[in-house]
Amino acid sequence: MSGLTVRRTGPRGSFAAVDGVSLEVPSGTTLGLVGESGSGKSSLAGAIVGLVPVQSGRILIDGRETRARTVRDRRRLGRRVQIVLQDPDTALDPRMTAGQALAEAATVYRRLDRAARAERVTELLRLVGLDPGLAGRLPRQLSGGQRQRVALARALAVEPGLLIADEITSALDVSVQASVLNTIRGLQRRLGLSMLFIGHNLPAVCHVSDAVAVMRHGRIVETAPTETLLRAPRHPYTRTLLASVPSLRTPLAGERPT
Ligand SMILES: Nc1ncnc2c1ncn2[C@@H]1O[C@H](COP(=O)(O)OP(=O)(O)OP(=O)(O)O)[C@@H](O)[C@H]1O
Repeated sequence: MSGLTVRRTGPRGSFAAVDGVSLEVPSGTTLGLVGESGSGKSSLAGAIVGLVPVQSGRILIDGRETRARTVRDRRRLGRRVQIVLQDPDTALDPRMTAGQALAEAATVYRRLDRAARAERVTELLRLVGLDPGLAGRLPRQLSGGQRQRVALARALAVEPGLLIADEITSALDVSVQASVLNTIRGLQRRLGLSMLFIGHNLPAVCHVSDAVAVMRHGRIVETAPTETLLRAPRHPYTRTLLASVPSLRTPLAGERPT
């Protein structure tokens, strides 16, 4: 995307929640987007999937400019980009079993006969680390982590060109978070996913990202390969973010590593 601007209206009038942002997710890689609450990450994600109107700028997916003016545009866009949000309950219909939800998503853009559909559901559940035996369960019969994995499988079912993960582990217990992050790493290896991984937890974002962009007040203050960002952050705000995570801090001269 280049020069992307999204305006929001707050108590003090209209402001740029995303202010001229240019970012690139090279095919088959994951770009992390990190920043504190209110920095504009979700507004940016919403703009890419056509849920939030774009004031100016361009969004290209697989080299083609996206349009999300009509319902038909948005439906087409869904083939190219999918988003998974923090709360899986918004994505999952409480009356549909995991298997039904996945079968529905797998057949939105593709015709599959009954046997192929069942096979695809099993494959999708395995892909996200779930036992295919869970296909008959309703969302409320699954744990939070399992629901998030179903939401992930549902997004993957359409084989999107870009997957956006917006704070997908934030609502999960710490141990479940780690396991979902490892599943993401497995998916990257197996599917060659192109992903925008959004979060406020720097270690989690770094764990799954090839490069990381740091967002503040609607602007990107620094973008760098993950290793470079951790080793030699350039922007003072990135340094502040790093310093707030003790295990990521580079020990200063004379200081014992933590
Ligand atoms: N629907 C909305 N209407 C008006 N303003 C909004 C809306 N959603 C977000 N904002 C405002 O836009 C700014 C950016 O919010 P956004 O949710 O994009 O940030 P974020 O980095 O994703 O934060 P969080 O992690 O808390 O979701 C904030 O000032 C927020 O209050």
